[in-house]
Amino acid sequence: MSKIELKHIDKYYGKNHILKDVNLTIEDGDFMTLLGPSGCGKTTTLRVVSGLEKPQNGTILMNGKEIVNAAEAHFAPPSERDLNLVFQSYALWPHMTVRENIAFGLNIQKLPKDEVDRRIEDALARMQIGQYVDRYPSELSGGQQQRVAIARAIASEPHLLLMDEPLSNLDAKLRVDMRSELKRLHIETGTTMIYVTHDQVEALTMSTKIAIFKEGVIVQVDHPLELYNNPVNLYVADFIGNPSINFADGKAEVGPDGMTVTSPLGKMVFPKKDLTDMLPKEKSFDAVLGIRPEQLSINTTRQSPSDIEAHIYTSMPAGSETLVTVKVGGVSLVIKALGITHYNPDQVVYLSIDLNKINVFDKKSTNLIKYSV
Ligand SMILES: Nc1ncnc2c1ncn2[C@@H]1O[C@H](COP(=O)(O)OP(=O)(O)OP(=O)(O)O)[C@@H](O)[C@H]1O
Repeated sequence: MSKIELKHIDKYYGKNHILKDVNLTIEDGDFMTLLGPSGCGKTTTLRVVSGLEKPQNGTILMNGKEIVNAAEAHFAPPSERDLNLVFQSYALWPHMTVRENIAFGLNIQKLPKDEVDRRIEDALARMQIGQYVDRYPSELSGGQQQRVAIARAIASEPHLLLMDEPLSNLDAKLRVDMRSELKRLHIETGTTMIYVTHDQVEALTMSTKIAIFKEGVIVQVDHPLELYNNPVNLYVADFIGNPSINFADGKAEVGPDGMTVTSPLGKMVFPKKDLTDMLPKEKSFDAVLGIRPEQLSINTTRQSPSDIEAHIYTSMPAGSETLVTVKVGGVSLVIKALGITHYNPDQVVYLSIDLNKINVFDKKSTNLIKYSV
């Protein structure tokens, strides 16, 4: 069992304020991914949890026990924090074979030989590296070494596993395989995971929860789908999703029954029950529509009076789907259409939008003001 609570963590490197009042609870059994662009403080957070860095402010609890209390200068050494770490750099022992590297920690724990062998075979199979078992790290590629490092960590069956971009050196296919292995491992073992990546697909596909960072601040912590459907602000909306969400500027008017947004896409009415409590006080303000590429559908003939007339800009078939870019007024929209569809440049098409699904943001505060339902 492993529950981690970070409370009011500040970390400075010299004068640079790297982590700014970080509060985060990782429940027992969570697969918590720390996600954000390069330099936003993800690795630093992991290093603070592992004990490799000391924060200047805040406390960290592990299963209710204080392992960090900066005010009292209490920092439990890494060895007393029941966890295992996998870094982007693999830190394998160069003079040991793959098998010896994986066995090393298990032998220190004085586990029976049968148990050591079972765990090594299981880790080798999961990471698909059985054929390299007698090689030395110098005889392996970067991606193979990375998988040995993961195998070594999972063989020790830790309660808490911290991983920093562990799949960064793998090719696209292997990455997908390893994601599914790690997800399966998490489900089977219930190990609490804290996982650092800047790859949003990795985060969305594997995690039970995602914490989105921006410049040392946690902006949103949520389940992956909730983050995708209802990002708390424009930053999260733009960061999550591939292809990116479409934005269109408009003017909002709030009345007793709801909100009307007028934009180049026409007039849209949203019922009061779908509005968040982040509405600005003014009755009329600048708003931004947030429309995911799959929330738009495209037809060559008008299907309903509310359809929006648009012109094809480009159409990019990619096998299972076609990404179509259209122009409406001055707005450019990307649409994800299933299958192969062909359109001619400048062809007139008609768009329909599921108004229940789309988001609306307040342009000034950038906050979400209309939920996707
Ligand atoms: N030892 C250090 N001394 C000084 N500054 C540091 C140190 N380690 C990290 N930083 C700075 O702290 C900030 C956060 O770094 P961190 O490694 O936590 O980011 P990250 O979100 O993990 O980024 P990436 O995805 O690029 O690994 C960066 O601006 C970085 O330059």
